[in-house]
Order: sequence, then C-alpha cells, then structure tokens
Amino acid sequence: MKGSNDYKKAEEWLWSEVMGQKLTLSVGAIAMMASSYANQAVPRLMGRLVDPKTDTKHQSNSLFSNILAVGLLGGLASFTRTVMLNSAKEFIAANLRRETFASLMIHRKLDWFQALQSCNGNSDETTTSEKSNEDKELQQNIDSMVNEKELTPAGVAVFLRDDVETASHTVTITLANMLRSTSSCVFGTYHMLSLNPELVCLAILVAPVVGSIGFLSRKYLKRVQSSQQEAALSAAAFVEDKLNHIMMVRLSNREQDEVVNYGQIQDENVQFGIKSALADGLSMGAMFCLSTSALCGVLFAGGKAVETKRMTHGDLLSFSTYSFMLALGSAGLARAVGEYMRGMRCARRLYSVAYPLVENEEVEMTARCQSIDPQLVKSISMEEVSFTFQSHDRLLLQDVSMVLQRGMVVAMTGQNGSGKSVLAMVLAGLYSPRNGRIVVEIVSPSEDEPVTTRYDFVNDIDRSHQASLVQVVPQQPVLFNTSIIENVRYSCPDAPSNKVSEALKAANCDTFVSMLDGGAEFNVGRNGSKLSGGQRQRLGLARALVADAPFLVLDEPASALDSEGATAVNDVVKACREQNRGLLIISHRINTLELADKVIVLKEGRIVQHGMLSDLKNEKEGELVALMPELVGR
Ligand SMILES: Nc1ncnc2c1ncn2[C@@H]1O[C@H](COP(=O)(O)OP(=O)(O)OP(=O)(O)O)[C@@H](O)[C@H]1O
Repeated sequence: MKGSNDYKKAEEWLWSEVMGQKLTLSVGAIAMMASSYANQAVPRLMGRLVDPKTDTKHQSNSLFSNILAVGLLGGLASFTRTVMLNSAKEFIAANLRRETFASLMIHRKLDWFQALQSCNGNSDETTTSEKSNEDKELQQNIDSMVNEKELTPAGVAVFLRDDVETASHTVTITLANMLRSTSSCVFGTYHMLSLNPELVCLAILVAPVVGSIGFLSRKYLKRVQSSQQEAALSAAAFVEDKLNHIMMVRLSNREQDEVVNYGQIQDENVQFGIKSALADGLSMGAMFCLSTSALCGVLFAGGKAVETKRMTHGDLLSFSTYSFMLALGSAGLARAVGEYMRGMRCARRLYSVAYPLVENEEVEMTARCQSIDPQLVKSISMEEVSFTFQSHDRLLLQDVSMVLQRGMVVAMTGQNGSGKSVLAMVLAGLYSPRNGRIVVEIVSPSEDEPVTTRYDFVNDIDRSHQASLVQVVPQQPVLFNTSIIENVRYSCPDAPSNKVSEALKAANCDTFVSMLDGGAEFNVGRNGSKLSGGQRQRLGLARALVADAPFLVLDEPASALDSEGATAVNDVVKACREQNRGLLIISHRINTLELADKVIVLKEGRIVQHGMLSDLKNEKEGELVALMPELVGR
C-alpha cells in the first residue's frame, strides 16, 4: 500500500514539525482550556444573577466579583492562547517552507522541473491502472490537488504560501478550536442535563434533523466550491501563460482574442460563483430557520417548566445560553473537522510536491560523497552513455563514447534536436545516464610513478564537486534579478573582486559593463531583461570562467554574439588551452569548429563522425559535409 504509506509519511512529516513546538503548543492548549472553562462558567453565574434568590446586596456583590474574576481569567487565558498558538503556527509554517524549499532545491530531479517549465507533467496512466482501488482513490485525491499538468513554478510558489499556511493553521489553531468546541459540547451538555434533563431530551430529538440537513448542505457546497477552485486555478494558469508570453501574443496580433478567451473563462467562473453562492445561501438559510425554530421550541417548553416551577427564570436563561453554546460548539467541531481534513490534504499535497510520492529514482541520490581535487583531474569521458527523460520513450543519447582531455578543445555539431545540449547536461552530471557511465580520471603524484584513478562521475562524486569539475554555459544563460557582479559570482560565491573582473574581461564584458549605470553593480532585471541576448551570453561565459573548473562546455556560445563577442569565444578557447582546461564547444559555425582539435558530429543521439576537421571535411558522404556543404573547398 504505497499510497497510504505516502499519506502516512506526509502526516508524520507534519507532526514532526508540531512536536518541535510542543512546549508552546501545550501552554496554548492549557490556556485554551482555561478560557473555555471561563466561558462555561458565565451562564450559570448569569442565571444566578437573574434569579430573585440572589437579590440580597451581599450575594449580588459576590456574584459580580465572581463574574469579574472569571472575565479576567478568561481574558488572560485568551491572550495567552492567541499568542502561543499563533507563534507556534508561524514557527511551524517557516520550518515547513524551509524544508519544502530545501527538498525542491536539493532532492527533486531536474526532469521534474523541466516538466513543470513546460507545464507538461504526465499522469502515468499505466501505473495508476495497476494500483488497487484504495490506492487509486488515494492517488486521485492527491492528483486532484496536485494536477501536475497545471503545475508551474509559480504554482509551486503558491503551494509554499497557501498550503503551508493552511497546514500549519490546522495543526495549531484548528486543533485548539477542536479542543474548545469539544469542551463546549461536553460541558454544555453536562450543564444542560443538570439544569433540566427533559429539555435536553427535546433538544436531542431536534439535533439530528438540524445536523443532517446542515451536513448535506455543506457537502453539496463543498463540491460546488471545489469546482469553483479548479476554475480559478485554470484562470490563473491562463493569465500566467499569456502574460509570460506577451511578446508572442502581440507579435501574433492575438491580444483581443486572448481578452475574449479570458472573458469566457471569467463567465464560467461567475457561473460557478453563483452556484456556490446559492448553495451557501440555501445552507445558511436552512440552518438559520431550523436552529431558530429549535431554540423557540426549547424556550417554549422551558417556559412551561418555569410556569410549573420545575425551573427558575435564571435556570432557563442559563439553559438557553448553554444550548446556544452547544450549538456553537457542534458547528465549531464540524468546521474544525473539515478544516483538519483540508489541512491534511494540503500537507500531503505539499509533501508530494517536495518529495516524490513514490519512492523510486525520482529522488536525487545523495549517497555520493567523493570530493576530488580539480587540479589532479586529467580527463572526463562518456562510456557508452544512453539517456532519455522519464517522459520520453525514445533514447535521446545512444551509446555515446567520447573523451575530453585537459588542454584539449573538442567541437560538437549536429542537426537541431540531435541531442547536443542534452549531452552537455549529462556530461555535467545534471541528468543521470540510463546506461553507461561518465568517468573522471585523476592522476595523483606519487614517489614512484603517478597513480591514475577512475571515478564514476555520477555515482561517486558529490554534486558540489561535480560543479567544481564541469561548468556549462547553456545556450540561453539564465541571469538572476540581481547585480552583474552577483550573477557572475553565482558559480563561485567566494570569488574575490579581481577574479570576477578578470572573468568579465576574458568574456569581453568589460566594455559594455563599464557603460552601464553602476558598472558591475548594475541590476540586470528579471531574466536579465535589461540586457541584450549577446550581453547575457557573455555574462554566462564570465560566470563559468569564474568557477575555475578544469572542464568547460559552451553550448552555442556565439549564437547571439556580435563580432566582438565572437572574439570572446576565440579568447576563451585560447585561455582554456593556456590554463590547461578541457573545452567542449557546441556549435553550428564553421569558424568555431576550426578552433577545435577534434570535431564530433551527433545525429539522433549517436556520434556518427569524429576526428580532425581536416579529415572529416574530406568525407564527402559524411554527415558533417551534409550539414555544412560550404566546408568543401575551404
Ligand atoms: N527537458 C526536456 N524534456 C523532454 N525532452 C527534451 C528536453 N530537452 C530536450 N528534449 C528533447 O531532446 C532532444 C534533443 O534536444 P537538444 O536540445 O539536446 O538538441 P540540440 O542538438 O541541442 O538542438 P539545437 O541544435 O537546436 O540546440 C530534442 O528532441 C528535444 O525535444
């Protein structure tokens, strides 16, 4: 029963956070009970105040002082409970957010994020069909909450905000409310029984009718509200998608169409809203009518009891107040149970986003621990590596073998979609090969002769050390919404300023950076929106250089560069040779291929040609000549 185990784990996760706040929560719970006790005491005292037998001055004064004392105690207890429970809630929420974010940052595989980016999660129907009915139900419950098809990075941020809020509220305030409502019900019933058991029997006869009507109307309301929530989510996803791609919308002249589409979504939302309002109104109206009639009935019967001297006026007042409290308590208990279920669903949803629901290869393995001195590394190689994403059936890399030696420049080319960028990411250790392995060879000095050791890059080496060995400059380098200097330092936070300046210079960034307002302190905007594509690419290059890794992979480094920027690539190639770094350049440009010692040609995930450019261009039937016919005769 994997599903229920996952459920259990999510709850255990939440409860472990609760246990971290047990002292604060216990004080809050005690204060909650004290305030509830004070609440329960008031109606009796009020009843006594009303009755003629308390009409002597001395008794009235003592009653007043008792009520005052109870009021003060209740006030103090309410204050303590509010402070304690709310602070515990804040601590629990902060911890849940921290843990979820850490888990996303460290454990979730890149595949999952890629699916998020493209809003293209898969529901894995075959797996679902193999599950037991119970598992299916559990899974569907979660799927309905975490519809990965709709899940986007912004959606994850919303989970972090809203679900954490609900889950932490549940295990603090809701649980305390449950406690208070239960005590209201128990004490209320006890007091009512001691005042007039016959009246209680009458109330008990009415209660199931009121309760069932309330329950059914709430259930219907919940169903309508959940459709309303789904509609609201789709509307939010629509807005996010269109606003993120506003440029494309305008280029295609589809603004008016999108406004109309959004209007239709809103019309649907209004329909759901009206349905929900009607259901809510019906439920509230019915509850009001029923509870008022029930109260009137009890008061009528109570009036008769007063007439026949079986009860005093004060007793009737106390009884009515307790019955009111009992009604409030039962409604509060029902609400708290609903909130508790919702809170647990949020915890499970959060857990399923942070941690995979099924314990398989979706989790990043953290058992790797080898650290390697980058200075000793001699080469990195792929040995019969095959790879594909979890969502793919077709292999994107097939039996790829290649070596990147230090001081060597290898160029890789191939038609669009042949797998070059994927290969770069696999080589950098961001995606794990399905088959084959990536091997790092180090040569350690020794008294006799140097010792060569081979490490499995993916399974033996820690992620932080992988990054210190291989740096990749992606086709479209990502820039964070911060200064240039912070962006460049991102790959090596401890890099001193002079090293950053050197990297900026080596990547030919110095001229454009000096012209920006604030120079290297210039804030590049979201996704580097305040810079041109070429400037972003050059900063990406500078960032990779700062890390001082022995191997560098440049994915289409010159695609957005002007001639001056392209010179930067020549300079980087030269610098890599001088600094004895291994360089893999992915490119469609002949000029770039000419800089390399060796050229690799990839086709449909396989290496179909490799060797020196001078040899490859003589293979007239080869893939390279087919790709770049202008090579012949150069
Ligand atoms: N995150 C991803 N999820 C699923 N499939 C992907 C993902 N990234 C790439 N692919 C698929 O992998 C294949 C290889 O893509 P890749 O980006 O490596 O091609 P490329 O050779 O670098 O192409 P180009 O020359 O256009 O940059 C493509 O068919 C693409 O659809």
